[in-house]
Amino acid sequence: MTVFEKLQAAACDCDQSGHSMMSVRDAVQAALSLAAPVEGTEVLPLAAARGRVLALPVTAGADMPRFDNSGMDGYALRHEDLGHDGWIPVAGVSAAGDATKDLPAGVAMRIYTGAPLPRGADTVVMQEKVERTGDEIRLIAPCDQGGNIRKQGEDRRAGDDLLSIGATLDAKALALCAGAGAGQVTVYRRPRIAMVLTGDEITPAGEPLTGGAIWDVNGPMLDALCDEAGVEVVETRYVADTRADMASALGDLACHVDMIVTSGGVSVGDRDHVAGALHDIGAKTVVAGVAIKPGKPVTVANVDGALVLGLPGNPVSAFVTWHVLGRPLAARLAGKTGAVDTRWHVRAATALSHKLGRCEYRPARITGYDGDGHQVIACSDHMHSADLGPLAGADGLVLIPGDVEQLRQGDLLEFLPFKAQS
Ligand SMILES: Nc1nc2c(c(=O)[nH]1)N[C@H]1C(S)=C(S)[C@@H](COP(=O)(O)OP(=O)(O)OC[C@H]3O[C@@H](n4cnc5c(N)ncnc54)[C@H](O)[C@@H]3O)O[C@H]1N2
Ligand code: MOO
Repeated sequence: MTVFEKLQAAACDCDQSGHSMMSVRDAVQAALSLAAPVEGTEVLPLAAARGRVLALPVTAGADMPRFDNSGMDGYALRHEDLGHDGWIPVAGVSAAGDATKDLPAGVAMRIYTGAPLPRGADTVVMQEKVERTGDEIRLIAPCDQGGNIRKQGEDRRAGDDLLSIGATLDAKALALCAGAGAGQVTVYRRPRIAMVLTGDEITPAGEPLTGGAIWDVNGPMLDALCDEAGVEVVETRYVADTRADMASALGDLACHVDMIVTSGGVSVGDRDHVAGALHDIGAKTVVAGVAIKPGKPVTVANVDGALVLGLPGNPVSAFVTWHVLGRPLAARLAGKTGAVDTRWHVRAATALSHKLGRCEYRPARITGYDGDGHQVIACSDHMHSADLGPLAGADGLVLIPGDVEQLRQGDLLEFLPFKAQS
């Protein structure tokens, strides 16, 4: 059985719950409709630009390579001189960094990898293909005319587009910038995030716990997820479980940041104040309850130009909803144009059961490959969104549509990797 959505779609569209919850796909669309790249750019040297997003394209400043050069250590010569059967005198050296020299008629020039091809030469012979005695060489293996030369501009021409607006400056993008001579780049400023953690029971990890207190898991977890997504947490606030405190924190922070990420208090209990606080400060809420498991009460709103992403308090719910909604929002704010919800098909290592209703995103580990080259994934058969154990060793989330009750070993499923692909 194949249990997957079409991969071109952004997320699961099913909702078997019978409740008034939005489908995941509608929620992603509604959330993204609120987000645009931040205004404001800065010019950074390459060394400081890693992970940033281009706000201006990078074009080749010169031909790449800039001049004809040797691809090997060997001898530069005119191929026709090889026809004269026998020894060719060696005169001069072209080393990397030298200016282009002239090759006198009838001789070969010693040349090193990356060195300018002397004017007049049309071939480089690898040194392994010649015998050298004193200042003469003789060919001992066949050699093609034009061999071992990297032609000027064969990689890219001056003015060619190398990287577009929205490209993330990862190692390969930085290599292109450097190769093109772009010592500095214009990037979007990093989106500014405020973190709001609610729950009177929450205590920083490591501090002594009294009564029903628990350690704060979501703070460190969301800090790391924001960093991975290229957004900057500029402020973290622990807010008491009152509506007034939550409203005051949200209203205040909205003026300073691009997105507020809250943890906890989005559900329906008397101590859950995110929805009420958003109402009190006049926020426009576009997502309030999604047919997703875990993470059903996840909320998205905006107020005074700032996005608000209300994540559920259960850590795995917060983790999953960050990947489904938070990461695409962060990417949009950061100006990224690359895919942030890339998914592919994987096979279930074992049979899995699933409660009909919400579309489930379950942490899963890639264990290997099947005979067709599909990755095989393993995950727990049952999960609770408060249990952190299944996150250990997980590589991504496997997606079980809401209308599927039973999966067999070997069924094809969609897989959303934790590491965004570029
Ligand atoms: N009557 C109903 N109750 C609940 C429903 C529902 O539909 N009806 N939904 C459940 C679902 S699903 C979820 S998910 C949770 C989400 O609740 P909240 O977002 O309001 O979160 P809290 O109640 O504040 O906390 C839930 C749970 O998570 C723990 N928590 C909170 N913050 C942290 C943190 N920073 N680090 C570690 N753990 C944290 C908190 O102590 C609670 O145990 O609501 C269900 N209830
Ligand atoms: O959706 Mo909640 O996240 O089941 O615990």
